[in-house]
Order: sequence, then structure tokens, then C-alpha cells
Amino acid sequence: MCRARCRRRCSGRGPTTRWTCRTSEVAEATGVDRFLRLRRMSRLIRSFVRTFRQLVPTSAAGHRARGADRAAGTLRGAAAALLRAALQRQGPSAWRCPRRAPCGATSGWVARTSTGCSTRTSGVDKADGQKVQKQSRKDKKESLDTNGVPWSIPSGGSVARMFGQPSVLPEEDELPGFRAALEEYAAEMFRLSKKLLSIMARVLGHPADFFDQYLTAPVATHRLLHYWPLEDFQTEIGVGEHTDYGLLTVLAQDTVGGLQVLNAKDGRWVHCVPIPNAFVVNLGDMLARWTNHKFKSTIHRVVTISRKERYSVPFFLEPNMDAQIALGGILPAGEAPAAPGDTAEDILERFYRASGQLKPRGAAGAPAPPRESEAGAGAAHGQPSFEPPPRVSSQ
Ligand SMILES: O=C(O)CCC(=O)C(=O)O
Ligand SMILES: [Fe+2]
Repeated sequence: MCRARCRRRCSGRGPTTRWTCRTSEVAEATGVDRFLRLRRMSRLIRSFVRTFRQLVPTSAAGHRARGADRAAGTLRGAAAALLRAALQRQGPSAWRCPRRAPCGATSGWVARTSTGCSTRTSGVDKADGQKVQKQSRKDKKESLDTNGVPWSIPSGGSVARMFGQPSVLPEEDELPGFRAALEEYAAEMFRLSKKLLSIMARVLGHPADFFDQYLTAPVATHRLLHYWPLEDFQTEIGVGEHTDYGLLTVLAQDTVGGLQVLNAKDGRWVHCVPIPNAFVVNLGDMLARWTNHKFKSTIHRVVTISRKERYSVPFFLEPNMDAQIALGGILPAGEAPAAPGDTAEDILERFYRASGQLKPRGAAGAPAPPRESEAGAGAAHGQPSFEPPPRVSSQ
């Protein structure tokens, strides 16, 4: 039996305090954890559905997001089914994948951690890998990360393989329609992102379809976020100050508010007041680097000042992992030659190493990357020392 505050029965091996119980063992032994997870997820998904309802038919780019509307309808049904399942204690068993999970999956529910602090950037170019700092305040949020481009098979090394993994989600019979609705919404966000990028391409003096060549096997994360109200502003935050590291982020937020953007000119935080029927679009570090900061990445954070819980749904887009992202390389005049280490994958890897999600190369104690055969079913591509994905408080 577990000691401390946990009465769950463990396998009897080793120390059995609440904090050292392995979720899988607890779930196996009692089924309780599974039930709790299901309840938690049902709340998250219900609120996600509410956020969807607020999604507008018309986005910032005048793009009609019919898919998002349809997906909202499907999700309403899916959430109801999930709740029913929760009541009957028939929850899915494996769709929460804790970070550092042996299965190495890169998506799934990322719980609020008891110790984790977000990382933040002290500059706007994390692409150089050295500017990530530890925040002193803890993020008070949880999320469900899913693969935003499930059809894409990114090619490259371990980062590409990590992102190419399927999402950890309830099975169809556990939550009918949920996967389809997520995919439909993500596909719509991908279309919208491409539309926005085509406008940017023209601003940069390129043909409208310029970015398409870099988006044939992209990487994207579709995230469902839930924030609790903050109780102590000294020690807690929604998400710490950061820039997203990819190309761009299309974000739907509810009406609670809390997203803030840094005005680089006067150093003040500006509230990104929710506008009904609008998406927020953040530019990421890769776009900043590619344009030599002609397009700046958005420094933002979430400080939930309301007593209400907050929900948001960002869609983060990165290009093909082998896209060369040289500093200023996308500017038509004076194309900078790409140097080794300039691919999107190199940049992501540097970021993960600098933020501690990936151990430095050759670090003492750094576990060796598992061989493919050791990776297990959930890590079909063999995820090494990655603590999977969440673009942490980065993204
Ligand atoms: O929830 C939000 O509004 C922003 C979330 C965010 O910035 C992130 O996850 O990178
Ligand atoms: Fe962000």
C-alpha cells in the first residue's frame, strides 16, 4: 500500500509514496487513476468545446473557417460521450502519456507539474540556442498536445521522428468523433496558416506560394490548454514569458483573457484582449530568423488575472525539418548562404538542449538514445533522451 497521502495500491515494489507511484501501476492495480484522468480530460474537453463555440466563422485573414465550425459541432457530441463514459467508469486506459513516459510518446495530456517551471527567452532569437532561461514562477496549466498534421511524415533525425509519432488520444469507441474533429480543426488551421504565410511571402517580395515548398512534410502541434486562476502572483503564472519557436501560431482563446504581448519599444506588457470571432496570430523564432528579424517573433505570456479558469487552443506550425533557416536567408536580396546547422530540425534540437528537455550531447548521466528495437510501441521511432515535446512554456 502506498504511504503518505496516497491510498492507492501499488505493486509492492520499492518506495510507495504518492509521488513515486507509477501511474501505470496504480491504474493497473485500481483503475482509479484512469477514472480520475478521464474526469480531468472530460472537463478539459468540455471547455475546449466551449472555446470552439466561440470560434468565428471569419478569421483575421478573412478566411472562412468552416471546418472549425463543423469540428465544434462534432466535438460537442464527443464531449457528451466522454462524460457518459466517465460516469460509467469506462475510461480509456492509455491516452495520457506522462512526460518522460517510457513509451516516449510526444503527445497526450501534459499535467500541471508540482515542481516544473517554464523556460523563457531573454532575447527573441532562441534559434541560437543560448537564450533560454529558467522561470522562477511555476506554470499553472495543463494541456493536451496532439499532432497538428497527422498526415505528415517529417523526414530527418530524432526530432523529426519524435514529431512524426501519432497522437496519444482516446480510441474511437471510447470517444466517438473526437479524433476526427481534432483532425478537421487542425487541417483548417493548417490551411489558414498557409494563407497567412502566402500574404507574408508577398510582403517579402516572393510569389504567394513561396512557403509551400517548405510545408510538404511539416511539423505542427495542436494544443488544448487549460489554466487555473492564479493564487499567488509571485510564485505562479499561466505561461511564462517566451516566444514560440516555429513559423507561426494561430490561437483561439476564450473570453477570460490573460494573454499578454510585450511591446518591445517601451517594455510594457499589453493585454491581448479577446476579440470574439478572431484568432490571435503569433510569429515564431524561425520566421524571425529567416527574415533577419524583419518579422519579429512575438514575446508573450499568460497571466490569468480572472478568478475564472481559462482555455485556449493554439496551433503551432513548423516547416519541413530539412528546411534551411539561415539568418536572413529568406530575404530576396542578399540571400544569406545556409550554414551547417541551419535546418529547422537543428534549430529545434538546439532549443530542446538549451531548455533542458534534451540532455546536452555527451553529458554525464545522459541516457543513450534507445535503439529502435528498444523503443517500444509508443516510440515507434525511438525517442532518445527527449522529455517529450511540449514546447514548454515555450510553446
Ligand atoms: O494560452 C495562450 O493564450 C498562449 C499559450 C502559449 O503561448 C503557448 O502555449 O505557447
Ligand atoms: Fe506561446
